[in-house]
Amino acid sequence: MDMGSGSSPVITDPISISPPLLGGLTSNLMPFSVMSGGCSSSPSMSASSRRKIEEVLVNGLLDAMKSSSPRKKHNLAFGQDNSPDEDPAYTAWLIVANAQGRRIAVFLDYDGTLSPIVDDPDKAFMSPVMRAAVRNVAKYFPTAIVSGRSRKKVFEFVKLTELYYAGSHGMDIVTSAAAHATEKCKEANLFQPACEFLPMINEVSKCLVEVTSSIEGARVENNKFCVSVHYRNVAEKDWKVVAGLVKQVLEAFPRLKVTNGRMVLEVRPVIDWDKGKAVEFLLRSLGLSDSEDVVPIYIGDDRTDEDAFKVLRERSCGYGILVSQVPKDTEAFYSLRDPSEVMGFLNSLVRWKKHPL
Ligand SMILES: O=P(O)(O)OC[C@H]1O[C@H](O[C@H]2O[C@H](CO)[C@@H](O)[C@H](O)[C@H]2O)[C@H](O)[C@@H](O)[C@@H]1O
Repeated sequence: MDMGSGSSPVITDPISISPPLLGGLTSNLMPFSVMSGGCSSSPSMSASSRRKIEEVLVNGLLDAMKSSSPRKKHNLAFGQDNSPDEDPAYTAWLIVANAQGRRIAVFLDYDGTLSPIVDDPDKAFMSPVMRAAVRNVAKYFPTAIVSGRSRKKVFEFVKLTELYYAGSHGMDIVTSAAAHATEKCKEANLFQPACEFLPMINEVSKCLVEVTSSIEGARVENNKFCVSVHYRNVAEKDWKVVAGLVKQVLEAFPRLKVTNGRMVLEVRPVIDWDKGKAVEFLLRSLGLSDSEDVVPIYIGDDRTDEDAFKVLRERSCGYGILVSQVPKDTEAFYSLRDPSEVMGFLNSLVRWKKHPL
């Protein structure tokens, strides 16, 4: 497979939430002991300095958790080229019309885009009509799923062998449709830039399960090359405790970082790789990188999808489409309100392709 130049991820700044995650957690912030086995860490500064820094850092993570949604206005997807009242069919028509014969490639996030957000991550099922819409889109356009879930798990939800899949926020990519259906993917079709982190991810996942086990509603999901710590079902008064525990566990794993999604803290390797890089990689691998000839569309609802929107914006080719009920700070070009509008958009894309005006 052509991995192209610059496709290898390099270690980068581990800090993705400001202020940075450093230091331990003081006992007044954390009523649980996490000091067991490989999950412990040792202090390296004076107790009072540590306390001050720790308070700020945990609060920083907590702020990020609280501000999961909505974000501040900057590039509002609503009100630029479309309004919240705009018809998904019209957006699809605009894109097909502007494509002027160029090939369209479709990239789809999963949770919150193809399936509604639900309390139980194991029950985020895709409806049969949505599946039919995605299957139909894939008949006319190269189509890929780019998800924070493990590739295996997202395939279990989507169940379509005609798509390409990038799991673990793009850290697990299969570039041969159908090959991902089994775990016997040929190496030639597989790109896993965080491969060396697998043992570390399993270890941190175990630690996170252990330390959060006493917090009602907390849930840890191992997504193979990253780990999600869900707090959707945790009482808000305990969010600070969750933030503190995650921060403390990560002290022992300086090569991992944490980002914040929709009521979820996502722990992942410190490599220069994200959904945007995954989209670029897929475009190259699938022979779709000629921006004169290809119009990529990326649809997603979460912060991690912003990396993909940004790539399309910077390439000045294609369209990011944010799925959101409310105006948000985004790099996307258009917006849709929810998965049902995503489905309307996908169906319209096919309709306009088959029957151009
Ligand atoms: O990139 P995505 O496919 O959007 O994955 C991001 C996270 O999605 C899932 O969590 C989200 O959806 C859950 C089910 O609706 C919801 O309960 C949770 O609050 C959301 O954050 C998935 O479970 C996570 O592992 C992914 O990181």
